[in-house]
Amino acid sequence: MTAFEAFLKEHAITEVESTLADMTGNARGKFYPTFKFLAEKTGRIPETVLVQSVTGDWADNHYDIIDASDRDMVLKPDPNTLRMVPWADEPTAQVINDCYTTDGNLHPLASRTILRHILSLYEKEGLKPIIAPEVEFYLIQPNTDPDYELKPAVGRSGKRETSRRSYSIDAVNEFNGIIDTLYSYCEAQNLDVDTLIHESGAAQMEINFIHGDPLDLADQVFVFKRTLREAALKHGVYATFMAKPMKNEPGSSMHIHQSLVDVKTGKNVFNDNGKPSELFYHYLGGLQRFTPNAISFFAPNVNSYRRFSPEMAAPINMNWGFDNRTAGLRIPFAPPEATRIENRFPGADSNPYLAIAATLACGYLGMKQKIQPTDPVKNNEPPSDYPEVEIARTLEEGLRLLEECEPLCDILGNDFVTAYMGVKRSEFETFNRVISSWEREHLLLNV
Ligand SMILES: NC(=O)CC[C@H](N)C(=O)O
Repeated sequence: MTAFEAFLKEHAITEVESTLADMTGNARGKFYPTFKFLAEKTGRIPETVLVQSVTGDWADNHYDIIDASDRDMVLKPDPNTLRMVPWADEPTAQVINDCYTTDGNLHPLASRTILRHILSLYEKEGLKPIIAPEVEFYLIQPNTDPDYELKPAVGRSGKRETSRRSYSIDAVNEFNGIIDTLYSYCEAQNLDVDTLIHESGAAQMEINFIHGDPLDLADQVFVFKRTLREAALKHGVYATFMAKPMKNEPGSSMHIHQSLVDVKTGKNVFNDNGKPSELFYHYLGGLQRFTPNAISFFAPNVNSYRRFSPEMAAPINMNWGFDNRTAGLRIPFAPPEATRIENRFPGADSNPYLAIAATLACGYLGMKQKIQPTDPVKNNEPPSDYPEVEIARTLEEGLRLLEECEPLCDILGNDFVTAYMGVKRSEFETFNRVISSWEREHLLLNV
């Protein structure tokens, strides 16, 4: 009996949610009765899914974006990702799939494929990236009217929270029902969540993950997002990872801490006898050079670009610095063996597979091209030759910067980048056709 079958038998599972992330990072897939898994000894279910499972539904249904023939794709469950679904009524399991083409190759458009590919490049160098994501989110009052502004959820006291309660214990306890449910769901799924804090927005919190393998952590963030939404819903509240859900509150990020270890020695190669190594500087140089081109993976929605604001601790330029949160690339205070870089650009709305793949790709290019970073920012003073704003201000601009960057398109896969840009551009075009209340208010009687 495979470990897979043993798990299903042990928990008397009646149903399996067989999932994969689409380009937005949302779960797609199929529900299976358990017998289908038990009958298949190899764990490979010859079930097929449509291309929307990996792209998501692009806004205007441009079938020409991908492949007009809409060929079958084969799901292959990864047994390492087998977990319970703690919010289900019946004993239900979930498993994450790799997606293959019918000729047996990893599907070039699937998010997990992209991350696997970048990790394989490091493997060839004898290196293994270690990452730790920090995910911010808001608890929001349920509201299904899109014309009505979102409002922070109201906690136990019934008082509307005011913002700027960073690290407040009582502010978290306002929602202790949701938090208790969240932790018990995380435990049931073996998610390595670490600390939770209240952030500076009203009903905004952040959860940290214990550092580890990038693919495993991308899977965990993918699972966590569903988990939090379910825990909140159980208590009649919405949870959102939108990058900027409310005008006057800070946005939500997914900062990614990253370092590299030598596979043979297990040592952090960013540390050279207590000082940052040459490789560290090259990796950092790559992040500094290529992050503007990769921004559409860190800010994948039209809304994401509203988050970037220095007053709200979200970076707008490519400074880096030691223990300095005004810089987009921060080197946290840590013992030498834990030397790492925190990329502060990704929003909480990023697809974790793609954001992690993109940040590792930028570092990899820096390493291969031996790129030197600029001098670090000191005391909030950027080097004098620094432009004030250096990242794209809109999704359209971010996509153009991606398209123009040959090394990044090559390393992520040209077919994937073309499909990603097609999907995202179609979203941008749809957004562009929306006439906002701001336009009605400011233009109706004046223009
Ligand atoms: N904890 C923090 O550094 C705040 C980050 C901020 N919320 C952002 O969107 O980037």
